[in-house]
Amino acid sequence: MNAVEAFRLTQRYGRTVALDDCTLAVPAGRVAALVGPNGAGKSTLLELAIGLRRPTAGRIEVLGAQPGARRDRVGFVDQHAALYPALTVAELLRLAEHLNTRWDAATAWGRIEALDLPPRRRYGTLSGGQQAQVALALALGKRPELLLLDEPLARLDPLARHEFLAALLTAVAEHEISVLFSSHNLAELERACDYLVVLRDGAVRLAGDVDDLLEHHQLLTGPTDRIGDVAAAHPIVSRVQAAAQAHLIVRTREPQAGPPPGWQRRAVTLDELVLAYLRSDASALPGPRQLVTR
Ligand SMILES: Nc1ncnc2c1ncn2[C@@H]1O[C@H](COP(=O)(O)OP(=O)(O)OP(=O)(O)O)[C@@H](O)[C@H]1O
Repeated sequence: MNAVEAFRLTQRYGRTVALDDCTLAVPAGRVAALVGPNGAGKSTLLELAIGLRRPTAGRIEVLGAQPGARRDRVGFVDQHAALYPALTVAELLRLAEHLNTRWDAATAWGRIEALDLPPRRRYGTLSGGQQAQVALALALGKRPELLLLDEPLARLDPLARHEFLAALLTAVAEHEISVLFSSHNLAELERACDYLVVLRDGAVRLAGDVDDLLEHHQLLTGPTDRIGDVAAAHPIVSRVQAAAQAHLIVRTREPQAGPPPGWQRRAVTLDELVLAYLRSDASALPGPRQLVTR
């Protein structure tokens, strides 16, 4: 089963097209990163998945059903971790207990205590990072099968980011939770994610298993006047030229494909790969508009 599946999903806000005929499948049991520049459509995709809005066209399914039908099994933390500001942390947890049939008080309170979050403080008076942590505790307390997180790391300091990701990965391993989270922090994603979705201009540019994607791309360095030799062998995703030397990120069919004569190859990092697809003109790439691996 797929955790999230979208087919020809389109979302317009007036004249703005936030998602444009977007098709994707995030398999269950993965920690999937949703990356893309500002305005790429990440929050819109997550809001459609949680059922906060209805798509203009196309469809989206979550855990095999319409968004909303599985709301008790989906935890959501939005970009602003917006919860009732006047309620204390303890009151928020008690409210969640009333609202959720599958509520796991031990998990939620365990996180609040482990992080030393003050139960009697009003939510609105907590720091941004503390609010994000409380929102995650509430989401995990739902015993979700799927967690949808919209830029959960944005307001956390480096130590808190580390803690947040560690807690997330522990919860994923213990309770077999699928995760889809948007983030701009590529270095941390590399540590946490095993599935990647790159969105640009409301469309999926790249999606797949992280190891698989890294295996099927290479960085080639060689003479600018011999780029044609590379182009004959592999689709070029992005190129950076400096005088006589060119650095190309190419997509290869075989994981260990050797470079053309005169070129040197090395593996790409996750951020090089993401940046290459964000820079590339997808329409210039041969094959489908998006690259999707297993
Ligand atoms: N409620 C709304 N009304 C009008 N336009 C909107 C609304 N929400 C989003 N948009 C527009 O839709 C596009 C996609 O926005 P979205 O917030 O989904 O992108 P994002 O990838 O999450 O961006 P960011 O990384 O900045 O959070 C943008 O052009 C944005 O201005």
